[in-house]
Amino acid sequence: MTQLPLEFIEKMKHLLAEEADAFFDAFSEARVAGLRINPLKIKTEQWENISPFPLEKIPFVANGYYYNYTNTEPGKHPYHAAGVYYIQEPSAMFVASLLDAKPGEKILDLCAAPGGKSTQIGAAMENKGILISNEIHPKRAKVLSENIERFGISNAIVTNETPQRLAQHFNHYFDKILVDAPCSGEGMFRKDPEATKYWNEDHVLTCQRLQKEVLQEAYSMLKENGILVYSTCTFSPEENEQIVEWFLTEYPDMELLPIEKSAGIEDAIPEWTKSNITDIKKCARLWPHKMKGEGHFAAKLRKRSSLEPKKTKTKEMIINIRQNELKEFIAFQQTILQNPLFSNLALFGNVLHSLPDHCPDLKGLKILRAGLHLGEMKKNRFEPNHAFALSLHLNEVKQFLQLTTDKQYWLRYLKGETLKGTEKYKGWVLVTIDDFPLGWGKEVDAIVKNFYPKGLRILM
Ligand SMILES: C[S@@+](CC[C@H](N)C(=O)[O-])C[C@H]1O[C@@H](n2cnc3c(N)ncnc32)[C@H](O)[C@@H]1O
Repeated sequence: MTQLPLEFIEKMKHLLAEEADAFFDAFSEARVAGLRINPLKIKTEQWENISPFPLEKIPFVANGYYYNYTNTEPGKHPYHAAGVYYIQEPSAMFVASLLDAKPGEKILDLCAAPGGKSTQIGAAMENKGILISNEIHPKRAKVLSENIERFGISNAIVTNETPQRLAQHFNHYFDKILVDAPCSGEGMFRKDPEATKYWNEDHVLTCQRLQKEVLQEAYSMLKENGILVYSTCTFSPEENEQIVEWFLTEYPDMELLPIEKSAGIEDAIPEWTKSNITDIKKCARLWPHKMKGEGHFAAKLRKRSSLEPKKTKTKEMIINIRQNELKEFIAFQQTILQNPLFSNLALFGNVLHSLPDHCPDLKGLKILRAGLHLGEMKKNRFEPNHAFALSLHLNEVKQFLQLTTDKQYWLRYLKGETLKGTEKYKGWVLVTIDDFPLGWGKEVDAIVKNFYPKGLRILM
């Protein structure tokens, strides 16, 4: 059982009163594990027919399944490398679904790494519209960018910025914003007992200050009538009900929207606000002793429109590219793809991207990924990027090498080894696992050279 900090135990006993025993009992039960399938690559019916693991549907989120982590390791299956699913704690899936992301919207995920919620939002957007996925810490931003790539998302811009700098760039710009705030992480104590070591009451208050700062910036980036979802994975009222209370007081044009609750998800608690705000009930509390998931909190808010509507000052990116600069890419497309697929092509140095429609001007921002990274223009040839492979579907491609899960041969590819060629094609081939793209290979003399990125390869 997780050893909980004494101060935390006392605090929760006081807050939960007669419910406290059930709450603490949940810490001696096993954590729950989940995976969420990627609708850009597979539909639920097909997944339920081919899933390599026994699964149980998560009742409160489309595409989500519980799996048994004691006897299955979905993270090691090649479908994971192919972006067929994302391993994510079930309660966390509930939060992103509240945003109800739609194709064509402009959405910001402000605290996005490692990318659980961004991949969920991106998939729901069906690669249409603009998703800015931001992470303040450079190393975490890199992991976020890799997860966006693995999921085959082509309309995301991954930034590594502070909320303050982002807000200078995107004034009143977004239709929807997710603030999955840095928090004291009490809801993760069962899943990650290490987290208990960093906990103390001062840390809770430090997080509260940080959450206010982040929300202030989010507010300025949200359009009128825009939706903001705020969430944490902690229990403390200071970071949940009281943050929403502060936000509503500070910004009277923000209003709470009701969150539909089922499967043991509960209302938030008005008594835990300073002025007993009944409306707080609209927010959601996910308690590990009441539902099958870890601890979370979520609030959904809308910015009302004003008499003088505010307009964004964010400009669109101007793309200048000459057809003759694309010669090698066009030749590559003709050889490999059934039909040309990409628009809004942009060259940054020798790196070719396909940007989302109406891409905002990104000048001055730290960008890790801008739309779909197609590849590099080298001397007299085009070299496709891994992201390009993962964005494709088998029926869009002319040259491929199909690997299957029934033979362990696929492991050679993920280890970076050469493969036996198709003897049908010359040059670039899309390597797939049971029809899902895994990456690129290059066939020469019946041998396929491996282009699976070095940093992703399995070492033993
Ligand atoms: C709860 S995690 C986000 C999890 C992510 N949304 C997901 O679903 O995978 C909070 C993130 O906020 C970031 N963060 C820390 N300090 C921050 C700050 N001052 N402003 C914005 N984000 C911050 C952390 O690095 C962390 O990645």
